[in-house]
Amino acid sequence: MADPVLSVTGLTKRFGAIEACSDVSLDLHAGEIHALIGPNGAGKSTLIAQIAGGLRPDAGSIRFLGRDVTALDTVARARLGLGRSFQVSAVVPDYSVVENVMLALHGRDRTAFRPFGHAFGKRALTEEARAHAARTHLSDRLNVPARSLAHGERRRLELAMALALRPRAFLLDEPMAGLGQEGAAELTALLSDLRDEAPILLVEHDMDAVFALADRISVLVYGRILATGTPDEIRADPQVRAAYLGDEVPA
Ligand SMILES: Nc1ncnc2c1ncn2[C@@H]1O[C@H](COP(=O)(O)OP(=O)(O)OP(=O)(O)O)[C@@H](O)[C@H]1O
Repeated sequence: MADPVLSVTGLTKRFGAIEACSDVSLDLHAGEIHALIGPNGAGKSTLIAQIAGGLRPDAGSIRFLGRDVTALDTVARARLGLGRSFQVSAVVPDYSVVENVMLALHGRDRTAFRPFGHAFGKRALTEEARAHAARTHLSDRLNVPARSLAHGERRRLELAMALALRPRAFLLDEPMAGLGQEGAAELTALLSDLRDEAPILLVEHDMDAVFALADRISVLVYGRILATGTPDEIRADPQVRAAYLGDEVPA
């Protein structure tokens, strides 16, 4: 099998007496969605924050595209293509959909964006922004200010902005949160298509979405990986059922 795009080895993080992340190892391969599930307080956010670079591990290492990135900060990791979406602060409410995506493109290539000049550069950038918006089914909302978007549309705008950075892997922390059934179904279909563009490490509480999307699932309990396997293997694992899933698993 080809080398993983992302691999985490022996990651450990303590907060005082709490070991929120204990010797965690997992990997993410090209073309896959690897879901990370577990009860509240299991350490999922702590793990994602260490992978994204916002939180420094006490022990362990993180490799991305064959390179040890453990010592790099969030910005340096994002530049290498580690894309984190659904950070609410990134969207400017008064900017339209297309302007917000252009803003993300600007972040990727600061020299390319000239808001009030350089018509040619701006046109190219607008075209690219439109393409990312189309990818997330927002073509009919291009000129709508972000503040007027429905919840699910805003989530898709955040995804378009993450796509603008040309990620080589996505870290998604609870993308379904707050979405109704219809919004969650639409986002599920979209994420399913995106895995071929960049593999996805997905933290999600919505078990319908997890079991519909994941190629592999890792279960985190008290900061430790209890099991990693295909949805069928996880569904059938008696330890997982006892510790977490119980009757929550979709048939
Ligand atoms: N900055 C912090 N300072 C102290 N303790 C923390 C900090 N961040 C997390 N913790 C603790 O670490 C443990 C893991 O928390 P974390 O938020 O990573 O879990 P989680 O699986 O993401 O939970 P949830 O599903 O509720 O988001 C918890 O016991 C939490 O209280």
